[in-house]
This record gives sequence, C-alpha cells and structure tokens, in this order.
Amino acid sequence: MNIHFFKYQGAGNDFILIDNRDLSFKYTDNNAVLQLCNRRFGIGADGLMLLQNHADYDFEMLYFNSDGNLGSMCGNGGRCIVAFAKHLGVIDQETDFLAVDGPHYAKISEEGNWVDLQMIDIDTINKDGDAYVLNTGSPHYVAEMQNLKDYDVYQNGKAIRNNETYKKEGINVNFVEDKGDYLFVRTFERGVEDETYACGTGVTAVALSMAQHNHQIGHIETPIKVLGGDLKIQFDYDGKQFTNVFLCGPAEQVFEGEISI
Ligand SMILES: N[C@@H](CCC[C@H](N)C(=O)O)C(=O)O
Repeated sequence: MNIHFFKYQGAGNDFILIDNRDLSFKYTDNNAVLQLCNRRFGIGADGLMLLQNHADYDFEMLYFNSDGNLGSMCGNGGRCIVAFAKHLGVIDQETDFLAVDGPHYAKISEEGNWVDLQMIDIDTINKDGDAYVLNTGSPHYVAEMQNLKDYDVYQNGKAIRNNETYKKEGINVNFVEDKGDYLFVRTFERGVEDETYACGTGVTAVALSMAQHNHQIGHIETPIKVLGGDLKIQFDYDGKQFTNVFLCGPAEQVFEGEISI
C-alpha cells in the first residue's frame, strides 16, 4: 500500500496525518500504524490520525496512539488535524468536527498555525492520595511537585500508569510544578508508553486540577510550558463545573511524503 502522508507537530507532540476522505487507508490491525509511527523504521510520531468525511460535521478525526491502537481524545492531535483540514481546504477559519469524545468546535489563525480547540466540559475531579484524577477526553493523573526539570518522569510515570489501580485501562500521568507566572508540565503518555514533549488533554487536566486546588473561580487563563513549547488553557469555573474549556497553541506542518508499507 502506498500512502501519502503529512507530518504535523503541536508543541512537540508529533503526528502523522492522512487524508482518508476516500477511505483508501483501511485499518484492519495495529501493525500498519505501529510501523508508520516507529522512529527507527518508519516516519516516527506519537500518534497517527485519519481525516474522514462525516455527514453531520466538517470532518471526523480518528486517532491512533503510536502503539497502533485506537486512542481516546488527543488534544494536540485535535489542534493539528484542524490545521490539516484548513490546509486541505476542508474548512476555513472555524470548524465543528467529530472526535471520539464527541463534537469539538475550533478556530484557527489566518496563517493556519495557531489553533484554539474547545474541549469537553468537566464536572468531576477525583483524588488519588494527593493527586487529581479526571477525564478530559482521555484519562489523566495529575501530581504537583518541585524541581520537575530534574524529575525522572519516565520511571515514575510508568510506575503509576502500571500500578494495580490503572494497569488495566491505563492512564496518562502528568507532573506539574507551579512556577508562579505559569505551570511547567511533563507527561508520561499511555499508548506511547513514554514521556512526550506535550499532551493537550494532559495540560487541560492540569489547569483544571490546579484551579480547583487553588480555589480559583471565574474566567481563568492558565499559561503552560511543556518540553516542546508553550500552550494556554482558558475556561470558566463556577466551583462545580468547568465550561468553555479551550486548549490553545501552535500546530505546524513539518513535512509531507510518500511511504509504502
Ligand atoms: N497526546 C494526547 C493524548 C493522546 C491520548 C492518550 N495517549 C491516550 O490514549 O490516553 C493529547 O494531546 O491529548
């Protein structure tokens, strides 16, 4: 099978994008995705997305983690597929598209490289010891700490993701350090089974958890730094529910190519 693909990155979370409006990429098992995402023997990426037609929306997003399995919602992937849809001429500057966790609204800058993506509303944040656990389209564990720059995110994230509580379904593990003007976040991602340079649903989970932790109410804007760059989360919080949640940040096409598998 010969595949025409595009490579995108959003704050260093990188993805293979395929225009599958003609349904020529047939997903039968996880081997093709696994091979394409492999950083030694394939294109290399944290995940792969198919952009497909949908009768009721501008397009549908199908997201696979780099382990080859269909994933839950990917926030940075969502921002990248919006930039891809604009590149293809499927949308102009605003869109309503469908992802695994439901419909999403997004708007994109005129230059096509900055996307504000609306995420699902959240009304439940649980605790696991001192950590927060919530689902922002994907399941997340959020733990606050000091000196995060030197922390072993891989070993500690992997241990939490694979402990008795989370082993079966898996969880994405986020560590956050409050730097005053911004939050510094590092994430061990389920489905990649490694630390990634950014995780969109992860930084969303972190911003909401920290707002609850710090008893913030009203319209809140949270600047975030991750290994791959800067993101911003904005939302309204009335003490019970988080609404109008937006994940904002860069989404850039890196290259395009052909590969046969
Ligand atoms: N990188 C993503 C999260 C992708 C989903 C996750 N790995 C999972 O399946 O749990 C993001 O930007 O949100």
